[in-house]
Amino acid sequence: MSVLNLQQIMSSRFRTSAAADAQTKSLMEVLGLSTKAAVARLAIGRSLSLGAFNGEAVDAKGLEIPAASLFSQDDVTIWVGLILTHARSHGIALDGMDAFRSALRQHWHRGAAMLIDDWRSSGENFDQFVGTLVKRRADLPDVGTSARTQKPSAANVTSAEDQSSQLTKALGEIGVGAEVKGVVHGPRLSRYKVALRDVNQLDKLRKGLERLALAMSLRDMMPALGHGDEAKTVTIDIPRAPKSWTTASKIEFLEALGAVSGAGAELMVCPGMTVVGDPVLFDLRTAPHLLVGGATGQGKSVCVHAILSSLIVKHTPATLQLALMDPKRVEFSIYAKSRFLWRDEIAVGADAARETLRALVSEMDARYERMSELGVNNIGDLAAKGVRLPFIVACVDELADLIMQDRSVEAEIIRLAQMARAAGIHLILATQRPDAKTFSGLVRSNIPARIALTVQKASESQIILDEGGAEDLLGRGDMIVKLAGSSLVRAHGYYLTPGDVENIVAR
Ligand SMILES: Nc1ncnc2c1ncn2[C@@H]1O[C@H](COP(=O)(O)OP(=O)(O)OP(=O)(O)O)[C@@H](O)[C@H]1O
Repeated sequence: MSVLNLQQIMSSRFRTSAAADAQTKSLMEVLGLSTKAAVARLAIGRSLSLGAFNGEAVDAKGLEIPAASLFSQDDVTIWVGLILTHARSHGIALDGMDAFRSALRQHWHRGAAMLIDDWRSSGENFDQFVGTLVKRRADLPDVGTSARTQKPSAANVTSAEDQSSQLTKALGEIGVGAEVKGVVHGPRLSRYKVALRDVNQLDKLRKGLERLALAMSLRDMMPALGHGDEAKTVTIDIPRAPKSWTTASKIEFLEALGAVSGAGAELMVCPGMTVVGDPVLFDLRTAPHLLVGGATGQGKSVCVHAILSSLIVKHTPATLQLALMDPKRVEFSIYAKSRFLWRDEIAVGADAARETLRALVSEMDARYERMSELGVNNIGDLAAKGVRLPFIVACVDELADLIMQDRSVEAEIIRLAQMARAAGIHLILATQRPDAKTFSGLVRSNIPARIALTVQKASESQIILDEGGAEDLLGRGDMIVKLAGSSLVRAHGYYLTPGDVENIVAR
């Protein structure tokens, strides 16, 4: 600690954000804590167990507190050590008092928002809240976790599995003048940064990708080309053999969701990680409806459970209800006793699914009526007028089955897809049989967000994504995420076991 010293820290004052200040006050009340410092320590501890900050701007308009109230002489060394270790582990430069104050402010801000989320997720039940904290070890910051020096999803790739030299050689063989400048090994693919000798090499490389795969003996695994972050650089993603893959599980999943908080995070879902291991997060409110398709056994169910779990983690039954429809009668039994179930039951079989879709349309109409009475356009504004309605996320597990059994449901689906968003109702439609007969153009054009797991043919990828690509995925939760207005994102799903989902659903 050459630039920071403990004396300086103990004689400083620390200021939190306006949001954290307000949250600290409510947490004092609901938890019965007598000082803001006690909440602050809990919040900082909660945040320390997570990864890097997400870049959100955090103001310094909240409470100011002297270090002597925040820490004691006995424990200041531990707290400072934990904050410094966290910063070092996540590439945050703490080179002076200003940087230290800012880091502490961000921890307090992030941790307070997360404690509020925890409180809501516990159904505002004190024992359950404390149980959750203890389970997460949030009240005892864990040096082992904070000191992690690589992303949980980073692969441990041996030098034999690093293909930099084969790539350099193969680029030469296909006549592309380029140099491999670096590599990031993600969960399943390695991303090579390649500097081209001149920009004309790009066309040659694009046209030569298949020959590159052949030169590197990649068999049917195609490399993918992307733009680099510097002039004349590109990235080439190359799949590795499955033995060096890493699978991210519930811990990383919860960590990724824990890092997003606040009003904007209400319907944030996190199905997987990018090629380089960063969480893929998107907001179902803006999506606003999602189609998930993939051949049987490729990870569609795991993906849907991760999406529903993302929502449950951030809500209480008062703020979220799940309308689950299971025409095949197999998928949603884990949720049977969940307090989040809309109308306390799963619609099993085609008849019940049709009834549920009709009931959802009626609910939507009733919500529209309420909005019009109060002169507002959406449930957010309705809440501002004191009428708080839960979001309803409606999920059909096998849409193709349902449509084949009863074509008439298409009308309800289209109506909901066109209008339900403002009423706080969102659709997730899953299928293992993406074909043009079951998914009319009208259904597809009203469901803008898509996730494709591995499919058998390019034509199926076309149905889900409106383009090919999903037929080349690697299976086991490998996916392509398409959101309106953004380019496609390759992702690898979090692997939640049935037991993990059961625990989350039992909240
Ligand atoms: N994200 C993942 N990471 C690693 N393995 C996964 C992942 N997702 C799924 N798998 C593997 O794939 C298997 C099948 O997954 P899942 O049950 O979700 O497939 P599915 O496409 O829903 O199949 P079906 O349509 O037959 O129900 C899982 O049991 C697991 O072994």
